[in-house]
Amino acid sequence: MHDLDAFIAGLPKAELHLHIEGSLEPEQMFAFAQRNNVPIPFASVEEVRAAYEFSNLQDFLDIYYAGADVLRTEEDFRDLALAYFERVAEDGVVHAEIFFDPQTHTHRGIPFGVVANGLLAGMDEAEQRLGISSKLILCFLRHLDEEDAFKTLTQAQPWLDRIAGVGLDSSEVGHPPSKFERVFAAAAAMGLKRVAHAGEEGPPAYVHEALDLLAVDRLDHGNRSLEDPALVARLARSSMTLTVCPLSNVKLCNVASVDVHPIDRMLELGLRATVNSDDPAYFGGYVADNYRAIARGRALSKRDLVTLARNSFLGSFLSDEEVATHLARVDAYAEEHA
Ligand SMILES: Nc1ncnc2[nH]cnc12
Ligand SMILES: [Zn+2]
Repeated sequence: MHDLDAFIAGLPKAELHLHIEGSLEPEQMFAFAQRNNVPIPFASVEEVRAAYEFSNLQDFLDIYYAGADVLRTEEDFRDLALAYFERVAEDGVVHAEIFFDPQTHTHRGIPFGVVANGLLAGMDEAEQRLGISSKLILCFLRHLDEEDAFKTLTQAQPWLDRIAGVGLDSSEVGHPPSKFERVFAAAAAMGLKRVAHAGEEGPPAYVHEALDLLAVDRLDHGNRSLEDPALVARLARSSMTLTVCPLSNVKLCNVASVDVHPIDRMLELGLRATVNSDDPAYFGGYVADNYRAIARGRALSKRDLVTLARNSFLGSFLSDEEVATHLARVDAYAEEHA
C-alpha cells in the first residue's frame, strides 16, 4: 500500500456525516430484496451500479429512496448498520455519528421502533465487537411538512435517551431551514443536539438560517458558505464544524472534480472542516476513500490530514473528556508516523 494510503487508513478518525440508508450496497439490496420478497427493478448488481449516475441531489434522492424499500425488518436495519461499522473499521473509524431518515420508512408502514431498535442493535454490537462507539441522529425530510416532522419527533419519544440529536436532509432548494424552526426549537427543549444540511445546493442564506433559526451545533456540507465572506468569518469565529463530503460533492455535480475541491481553502480560511462519506454505497467510497481522494486531488500534507482527523473529534458530540482521549491518540499516531 502507498505510504499515504496506509497513513490515512491507520489515522484514528470519527465519521460525522453518514446516512445509514446510503450505506446500502447493491449486493445487500439484492440480499434484502430476496429475503423479504421485495421486487427490485434491476437484474444485476452491475445494473444497479450503472444506474448511479447523477446530475444533481434530486437525481440521487429518487434512487436512494427507492433503494430503501428493501429494508423491512429489525434484522435488516441491524445488518445494515453492522455492515457499515465492519467496513469502516478498516478505515480507522473509531467513532461515528450516523443519520437515519425515519420518515422514509414510517411512510411505507415500517414502525419507527423497527428502524430504531434494529439500528441500535447494530450499533451496540459494533461497539462490543469492533470497539467503535456511535451516536444516532434523527433526520427530518425537508421536502415533507412541519406537521410530519412533529409527528416523527413524537414517535421518537420512547427512544430519546438513545438519540443524540436531530438533523435536516433531503431536497434542499425550496425547503429552507426556516420551515423547521419550531420543530428544532422543540427538539432543543428535549435536550437534543441540532445539525442541518445547508449550503450543499442551497444558497448562503440557508446557512444563515440554519445558524440563526435552528441554532445548529454543526453544519452538514456548508460548501456554499464560501460565496459569503462575512459568513465564512462568522463560521470560523464560532468554530462551527462543517461536515464536508468530497466524493458526494463530485458525484452530485456540486464540485467539478476532487482536483478543484475547496477542502484546503476551507482549512486555510480557519474553518473547522471534516471529511465524511455521506452515502458511500452511492458515491463511490467510504470515509478513508474520501480522505485519499482529496489528499491526492489537493496535494494535502500529512499535517492537513491530521487536522481533518482532529476536527472530526472536536466536532463530535462526545464528552470533552472523550474528545481529549481521542485527540491524544491522533497526536500520538501523527508523531509515530511523521
Ligand atoms: N447529500 C444529501 N443531501 C441531502 N439529503 C440527503 N440524504 C442522503 N444524502 C443526502
Ligand atoms: Zn448528507
